Amino acid sequence: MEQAMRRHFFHHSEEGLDAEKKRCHWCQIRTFATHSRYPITIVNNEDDTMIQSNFRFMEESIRADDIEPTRKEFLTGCECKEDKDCRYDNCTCLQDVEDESSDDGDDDSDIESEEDGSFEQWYRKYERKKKYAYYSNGPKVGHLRSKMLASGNPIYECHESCICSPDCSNRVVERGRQVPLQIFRTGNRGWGVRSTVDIKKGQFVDKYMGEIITAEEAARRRAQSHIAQKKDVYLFALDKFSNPDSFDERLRGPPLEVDGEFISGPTRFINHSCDPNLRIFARVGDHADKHIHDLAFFAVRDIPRGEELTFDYVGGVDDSDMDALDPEKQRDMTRCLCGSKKCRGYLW
Ligand SMILES: C[S@@+](CC[C@H](N)C(=O)[O-])C[C@H]1O[C@@H](n2cnc3c(N)ncnc32)[C@H](O)[C@@H]1O
Repeated sequence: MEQAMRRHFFHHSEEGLDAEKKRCHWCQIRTFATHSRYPITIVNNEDDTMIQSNFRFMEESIRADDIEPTRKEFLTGCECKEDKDCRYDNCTCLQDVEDESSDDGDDDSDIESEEDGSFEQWYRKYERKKKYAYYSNGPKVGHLRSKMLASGNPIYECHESCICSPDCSNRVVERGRQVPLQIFRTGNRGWGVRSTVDIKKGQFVDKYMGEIITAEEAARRRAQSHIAQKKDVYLFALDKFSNPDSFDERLRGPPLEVDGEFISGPTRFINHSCDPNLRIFARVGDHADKHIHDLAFFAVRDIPRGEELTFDYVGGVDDSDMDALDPEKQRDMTRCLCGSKKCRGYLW
């Protein structure tokens, strides 16, 4: 690690090392648009292990060649002329929000403060339901509402086809990661991830990135995988909107999957905890792209800088909880080393 780091810092400004620089993880993360403000760093104070050389850091997911982009004529955005209108149910980006009452009494008093004039005030307060996922005022602005955090419901954001401005407050994930992350060597679970700044409950951390592939390709990769741990640990199905009755044929079939094993961002190194501090949400921009929704990590509680970031790989209880009670099955199961008081004992 030391040697590779030296090579990067002392030689990678030289000409003619293109092939070597392409494989260098520090060179890869240096190309991120966010590098100067929210850098990714890699540290290993445990041993000499390096991140595997066939891994490549990417800032965004990439689509496999056989996944067609959505045709332009199907893309639609909202027509809210004023950004503040993108919080209410007349913003078409919010038309599919599941919970009608996301105006949940949390301290978010923009209705009162936005406008004077009695009719306008009455209209805002009683006729329009606030539907979007984030707080819009006060110290929690841009953080996911507590009700949303608990629900796990998908997040619908404004996006590039919308008329609202890039400053619209319904564009949190779209704006990208705004915390510096550090990939560090843990004592017993390989690499892990932490932030070098405090993170607040409800704050967006980053997306899970990887290669977006078809279900058939994912099945082929599972079958061919030789890694000791499950290949599934790197594969996320984009199935939040899968529905056999959907009018969109892309949502009727088996979902696309994201493979982050060899191409991904820093979140691919986040370990599991049975008492996690992050939760993963489906985030949709254009409604025509539901089949290719983002996977966005948000903090479920305040996280002090330096605390390892974790999420629950199996989303709480699953079949392995029952298997863990069976000594026969325990032999084939992977022990969980999260160390939390709520540890269920096994990963799967
Ligand atoms: C997505 S990777 C996370 C990054 C990984 N630690 C690394 O070094 O690349 C998942 C793998 O990390 C390890 N891991 C993650 N959480 C763990 C936990 N709570 N207990 C034991 N191993 C864990 C397991 O080997 C698992 O297959």
